[in-house]
Amino acid sequence: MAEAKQLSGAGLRGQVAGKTALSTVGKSGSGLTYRGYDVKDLANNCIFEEVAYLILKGELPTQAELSDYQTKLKAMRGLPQALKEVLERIPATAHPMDVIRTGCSVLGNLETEESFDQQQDMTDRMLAAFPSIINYWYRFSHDGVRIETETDDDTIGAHFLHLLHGKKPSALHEQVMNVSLILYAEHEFNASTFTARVCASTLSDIHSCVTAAIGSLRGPLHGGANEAAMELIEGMQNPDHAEETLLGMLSRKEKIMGFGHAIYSVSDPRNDIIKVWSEKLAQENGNSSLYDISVRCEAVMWREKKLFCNADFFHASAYNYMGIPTKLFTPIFVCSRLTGWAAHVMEQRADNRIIRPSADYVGVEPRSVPAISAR
Ligand SMILES: CC(=O)SCCNC(=O)CCNC(=O)[C@H](O)C(C)(C)COP(=O)(O)OP(=O)(O)OC[C@H]1O[C@@H](n2cnc3c(N)ncnc32)[C@H](O)[C@@H]1OP(=O)(O)O
Ligand SMILES: O=C([O-])CC(=O)C(=O)O
Repeated sequence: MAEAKQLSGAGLRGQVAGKTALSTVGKSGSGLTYRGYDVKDLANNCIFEEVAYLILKGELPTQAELSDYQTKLKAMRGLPQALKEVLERIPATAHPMDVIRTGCSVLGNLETEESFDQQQDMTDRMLAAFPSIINYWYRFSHDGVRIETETDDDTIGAHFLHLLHGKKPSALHEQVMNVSLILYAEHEFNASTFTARVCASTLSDIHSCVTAAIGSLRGPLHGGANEAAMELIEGMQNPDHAEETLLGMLSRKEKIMGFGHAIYSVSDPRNDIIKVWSEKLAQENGNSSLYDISVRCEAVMWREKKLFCNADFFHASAYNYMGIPTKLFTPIFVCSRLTGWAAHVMEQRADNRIIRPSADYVGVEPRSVPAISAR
């Protein structure tokens, strides 16, 4: 079994900042559990809605509970006219993470959380509406069409692809989306979740917590890494060129997106899972180039730096094989991580004290204000 990573230094690394019953990350250097279940077990046996239910409510649903939950979510996919009008005004050049951040915020204006009793319904509404928001904007701004956002797809993953491509996805693509959404759903006190909890600790509303978290996820050191990884590998012509490119980047001490992790020491358990699906998609596509390039990157990074692929790296090729535009990669992460964020908001609210750490002051000694003429 791998050794847990030695955690110390800047970035609050290794500091316990609160309690959670939602997940464990890298307890023995590698594993990931949601409410006690291994993520591999969940990815092999569940659809995303089952896992969302588990994370949000504490237990896996029965068949009847799952069916009711899916029915509820399906009924909440429509967007208010005022939100559609806002989305139509956002240019095609906008980053979709900014679009989903604004979409979430506008939804919070139109369907405001008036009381914490509404937190579950508000979360379900966001789970149902986020794929509609991002794809409504994307299809309007890029293709000039006003799409109908209410599909009859049973899963959020299929709904997302249906809106994007204008047709129901294949069974394989729906399955990969389920796996992907499960893998991204929850990850303890990562940067975006911690952002959500800090916001929740002021007793703010759930849309503010999620809007803040989206802003944190956007950066390339966090969720934005799946897009950055795609931009890297699409510039590589073949595995040998990939190796040459990476060696050059490493010699210039550049960061390689999609590698390394703040908590895991030897591997990210989500990587093995999405990698298998990326390979299946490559076979289905009859073109394994991106997959082969990704495999070489993985080998070079381990050989040279003992750096391993995190959850984001093989997501890049998997999403690309499903025809998903690169700039929609991180918004899909949002559609999934929303479950973790919301569950953490609920957990914070249930046992709250405002999060307010201290700082070591390193500024100038106290001094008096000189007259403006004397400065
Ligand atoms: C879903 C997710 O959010 S997963 C993370 C997604 N982010 C990325 O893929 C971005 C690339 N990776 C990174 O920037 C980092 O590995 C992070 C942000 C994920 C973790 O950061 P840290 O905890 O500070 O990394 P860690 O302490 O393990 O770094 C050890 C050394 O390896 C280097 N290193 C870590 N990751 C990388 C990388 N991807 N490429 C090159 N060097 C790296 C660090 O620069 C550091 O070197 P130094 O000691 O000379 O400064
Ligand atoms: O835990 C982290 O620091 C980042 C991460 O992998 C995630 O949020 O999924």
